[in-house]
Amino acid sequence: MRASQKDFENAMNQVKLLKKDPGNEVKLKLYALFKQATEGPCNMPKPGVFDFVNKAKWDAWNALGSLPKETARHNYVDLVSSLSSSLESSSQVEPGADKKSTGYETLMMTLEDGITKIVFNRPTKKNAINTKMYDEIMRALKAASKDDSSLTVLTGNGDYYSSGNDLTNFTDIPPGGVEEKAKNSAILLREFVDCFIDFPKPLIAAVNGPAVGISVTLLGLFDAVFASDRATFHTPFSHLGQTPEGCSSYTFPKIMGPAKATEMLVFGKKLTAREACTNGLVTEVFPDSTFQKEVWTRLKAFAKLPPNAMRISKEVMRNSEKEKLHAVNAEECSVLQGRWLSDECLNAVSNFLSRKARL
Ligand SMILES: CCCCC/C=C/CC(=O)SCCNC(=O)CCNC(=O)[C@H](O)C(C)(C)COP(=O)(O)OP(=O)(O)OC[C@H]1O[C@@H](n2cnc3c(N)ncnc32)[C@H](O)[C@@H]1OP(=O)(O)O
Repeated sequence: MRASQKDFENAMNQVKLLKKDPGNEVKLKLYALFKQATEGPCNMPKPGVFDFVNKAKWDAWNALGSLPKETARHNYVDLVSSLSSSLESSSQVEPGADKKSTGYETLMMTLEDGITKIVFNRPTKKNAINTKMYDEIMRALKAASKDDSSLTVLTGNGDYYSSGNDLTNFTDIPPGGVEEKAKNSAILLREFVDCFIDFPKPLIAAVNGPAVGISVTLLGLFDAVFASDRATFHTPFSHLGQTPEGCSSYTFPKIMGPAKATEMLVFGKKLTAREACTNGLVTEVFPDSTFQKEVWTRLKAFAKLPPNAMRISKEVMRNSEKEKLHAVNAEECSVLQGRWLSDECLNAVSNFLSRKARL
């Protein structure tokens, strides 16, 4: 499936919020893709040669020929998404932002009102985490740990929070073959999860939509998790021939008890936001229609609390667990390194890639 109608509507809203003019060439491209996506191929009469503006628009639209509406919609969403990161869309930003970071391909990052916000920004891929995104999240967290903010928030752009590990990560095989790939992936995963274990400030997830795989397991390392009632929480590890990561083999039984943790991590039970809240994984659930407003009101109030007191309180709570969490992370990565070479895992990934299986 290509970009959904919701992705398209989000993209239309984002365009209105672009703070910098993307230039005529890009605007024409956006116009043409929009018309093609909503009306199909251009069948309007060609404007006269002196009607420069309308002729340029007509030319751009007409140049798309018989491009299917769906493809145009998808390309429109992709184009807006790339503009949002390079031209700093304000759609994810509350008024009065005092600092925005560019230089991320897969994320948007802003600092305002004492809050650093890191937004997963691959909406057409349901915010699946590719290798670039793992690297960028680590870089963003390191920057956030040192900036002026008192808390850090992770959220997703579009209809998903994140669909977890990008399964195409498994297709980029180095010269050393699949064994080397599995080894490198285990090293990357360990370093990635370590960043969450060691993050020094309050870390909050605003789960705006469905969450899958590693985007769910990591929540056990967050200090608060706010969820839209549209969000779901799914860890289909056995279905994928894989095993838990993100320290969830330790945090989930602790948070929700071993029976519920087994339902999720071993049998792949998908939880609604309310079930996740009842089981202690989610702090509070909000109606989707008021999610952003209510969550940001709450976060802004938290950000006014004395930052050092919050940081030290987190440190006191986390310190007694840190050594254990690092050991669990190392063990989970080592087990996964083996699983990634198993037929169970390779078949599951190849089924996804050949579109035989979606969750
Ligand atoms: C360094 C390595 C570390 C490894 C750490 C391990 C982590 C474990 C995990 O995270 S396990 C979880 C892995 N995730 C999944 O199995 C989810 C796979 N995705 C799906 O099943 C579906 O895409 C969906 C249910 C999330 C959404 O379904 P829907 O029908 O609404 O949308 P599409 O399937 O059409 O998706 C739109 C496009 O996005 C691509 N995509 C979505 N998720 C992923 C993904 N996880 N990996 C790769 N690509 C993904 C999908 O292929 C579509 O792309 P296209 O438009 O180009 O076809």
